[in-house]
Order: sequence, then C-alpha cells, then structure tokens
Amino acid sequence: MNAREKYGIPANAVITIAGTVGVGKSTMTRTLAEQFNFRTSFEKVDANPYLDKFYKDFAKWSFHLQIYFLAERFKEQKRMFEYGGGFIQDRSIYEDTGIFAKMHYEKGTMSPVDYETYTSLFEAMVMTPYFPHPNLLIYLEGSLDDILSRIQKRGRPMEQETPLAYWKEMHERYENWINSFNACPVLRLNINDYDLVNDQQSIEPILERIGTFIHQTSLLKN
Ligand SMILES: Nc1ncnc2c1ncn2[C@@H]1O[C@H](COP(=O)(O)OP(=O)(O)O)[C@@H](O)[C@H]1O
Ligand SMILES: Nc1ncnc2c1ncn2[C@H]1C[C@H](O)[C@@H](COP(=O)(O)O)O1
Repeated sequence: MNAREKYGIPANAVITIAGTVGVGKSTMTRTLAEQFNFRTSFEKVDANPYLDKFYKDFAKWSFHLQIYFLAERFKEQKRMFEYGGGFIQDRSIYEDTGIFAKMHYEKGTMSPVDYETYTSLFEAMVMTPYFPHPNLLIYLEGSLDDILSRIQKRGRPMEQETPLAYWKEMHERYENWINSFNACPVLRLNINDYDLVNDQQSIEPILERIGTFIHQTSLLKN
C-alpha cells in the first residue's frame, strides 16, 4: 500500500504548494509526488526567457514575465485537467495575480494599463472549465531570516542580488494574502516542523495531516 492509499488521498486529487520564493515548494512538491505516486507540475525557471531580465529591470519586464507565467500555468492547468488530476503543483496561479502582479503594480513597476490588461486576461482564463480549484493548497511558512538563508543557499544569482526589501515586502504580502485566501481548503505547514533535506522520515506526520485534512474538508462539503 502506498502513502496515497494509506492516508486515503483520492487518486484524482490536485494539491498545490504555495509560499514565498525559497520557502521549499519545489522540494515539497517532489517529496509529495514521490510519496503519493502523483505527477508533478513545476514552474519553468531555467528555461524562462524573461526571469533574468526581469530581476535586472522590473519596470521593463514585469508585464512580459506575468504574461509568460500565465501562459505556462494555463498550459499546465490544461495538462492536469486532461490527465484527470493526480498532481502536486509547485505554486498556484492565485499567487501570480494575488502576490506578484499586484505587488509590482502597487510598487509602480507595472503600469496601470498593463495591470488592467493582465487582470482581465487572467480572469478570462480562470473562468474556463480547465480551472477547477485544487482540492488542497498547502501553504509553507517560515521566518524571513530562514527564507533568506535558503535563497542564498540555493544560489540563483538573480535572486541573491535582489535587495532584501523585495523579499521582505513579499514575505509580508504572503502573510496577508493567505489570511484572506478562500478559493480552496488551506493546510499551513511551518518549515521548522520538518526537514526534507536531512530527515526523510519527517514527511510522515505531514502525510498523515494531509490525509486527515482532505478527509475532514470533503466531509464538510457533503
Ligand atoms: N525541508 C527543508 N529543509 C531544509 N532545507 C530545505 C527544505 N526544503 C527546501 N530546502 C532548501 O531550501 C532551498 C529552497 O528550496 P526550494 O524547494 O527550491 O524552494 P521554492 O521552490 O519554494 O523556491 C533549497 O536549497 C532547498 O534545498
Ligand atoms: N508571477 C511571478 N512574477 C514574478 N516572479 C515570479 C512569478 N512566479 C515566480 N516568480 C519568480 C520567483 C523566483 O525567482 C522564480 C521561481 O519561484 P520559486 O518560488 O523559487 O519557485 O520565479
């Protein structure tokens, strides 16, 4: 019996991992997919043609980058839909609009007209049959210091060279965003409560929590 069966996770579930840059989403995505024998949906970082340029000049590239991410996430959403679920997704589409696009608009690094265009495109895309909400959003949270040290340790130069104020702003926005997020059930995990790098066994209580949580939220729906 694999962990999915053991903890009663439906084979067609879609679980999205959310949280700020460097908090550990990709690591959690890989671990959960392995444990549940699910497919993964990752965001493109290395093959992203705008990301590097964006970090050098937010105002010039923020609109291009958001459109690129939106197109990629839409393709991924369609793929998950066509497979009939059974996915762990690295970052939700809700964060693109609720965190990144909004933050750049409010900070003046995305123009009002570009933001309006982006938002209307986002809304048109989300209101399609390809966009059922995930069964569960797992929100990873941790202190700003721990997250900054993970960004440094991972070593993407574009992120290492970005001023601390950017990560601080994002960290605060994430906390506010998750407190009012209600598109699907949310399970919050503190990154100090497990260590997938040095202690593989620390995933076990998390699997159990996910199982219990999905079970409880599906009971509430019925
Ligand atoms: N549970 C964990 N314990 C210790 N280090 C971790 C853990 N999860 C991720 N890391 C480390 O933190 C860094 C960022 O993780 P990553 O999964 O790439 O984050 P994200 O996808 O959220 O940007 C990586 O160097 C990774 O090895
Ligand atoms: N929608 C986005 N706008 C700007 N930047 C984004 C967006 N989505 C992801 N990013 C950036 C942040 C990181 O530098 C990389 C990958 O994110 P990660 O949280 O490390 O998976 O892309």
